[in-house]
Amino acid sequence: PTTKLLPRLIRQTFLAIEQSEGAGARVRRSIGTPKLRNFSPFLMLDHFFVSPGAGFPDHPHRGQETITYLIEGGMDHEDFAGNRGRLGPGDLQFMTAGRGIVHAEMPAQGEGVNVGLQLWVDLPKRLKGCEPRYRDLKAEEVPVVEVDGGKVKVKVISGESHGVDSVKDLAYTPVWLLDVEVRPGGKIVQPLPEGWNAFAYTLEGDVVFGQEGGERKKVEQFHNVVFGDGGQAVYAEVEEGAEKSARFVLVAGTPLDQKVVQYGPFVLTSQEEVYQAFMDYQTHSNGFERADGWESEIGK
Ligand SMILES: Nc1ccc(F)c(C(=O)c2c[nH]c3ncc(Cl)cc23)c1F
Ligand SMILES: [Fe+3]
Repeated sequence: PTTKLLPRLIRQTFLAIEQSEGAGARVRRSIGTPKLRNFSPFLMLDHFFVSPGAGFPDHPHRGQETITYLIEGGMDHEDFAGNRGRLGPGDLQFMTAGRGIVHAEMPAQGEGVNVGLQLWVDLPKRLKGCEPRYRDLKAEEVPVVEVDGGKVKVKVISGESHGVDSVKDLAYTPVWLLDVEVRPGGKIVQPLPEGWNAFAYTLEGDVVFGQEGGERKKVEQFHNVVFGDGGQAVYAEVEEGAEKSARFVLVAGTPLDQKVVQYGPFVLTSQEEVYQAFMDYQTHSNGFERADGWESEIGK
């Protein structure tokens, strides 16, 4: 039984504070701030809130993968290769920037706020020059598993939970991504690959992390919970008397044994390569050729 699994202990928790990003967008950044920098393979986690008229107009990427998970509303994307798409609630886009992408990410028309998560994952050095590619995952493609008599629901976006496997490998860098909803009184013991770096980010409600009889901590909304690398499973529950359910994403990834040298959306392993990325972007070369004269429709 999973209760025999050693718990992954909490290394640190902190509140993600709202800040400006892009054009009038607001993000709660919980990875990629001074509080949590080298947490390989994770480079950035933004919980974004984009009102109509705001967004992320034309900008480049090189050397990383971005995983965008739409929670509320809708976001359009359009890149310099003519790829376009729309993410609705529960949809995901896995974008491998590789050698270079220039795109815009803007709210789909509508009047409400558009909410989601964007996670940046580092690419292994040998893949940083790869051709860009997209993997879309529609909400209805994400398997859901119920645990603890239905008090817990896990959307298995990537990885495996209670015997349910995600549908396909979506990123080059192995990453598990679970969206967990827990009703009051619900408990879950979620094994994670040993030795992988892992964190949880609380979207709604209060979650108690930790095994009964061991170290436990109640974490409120908009907090990042960073787990240590010992242990085999994350223990989480919502108190019986809690007024409302809680929701958090649980993420784990293989640490990459390589340097991270980052300048905004250019993520490489040496200063020279970052300068090169900047020059390539300015001169439309080495993967940025199609940026020459390109402007998005949606980012205007
Ligand atoms: N300034 C700057 C520089 C480079 C970027 F890539 C971006 C950017 O596009 C985003 C940063 N957080 C995000 N959360 C969600 C979405 Cl959909 C996009 C972003 C940006 F804003
Ligand atoms: Fe982007």
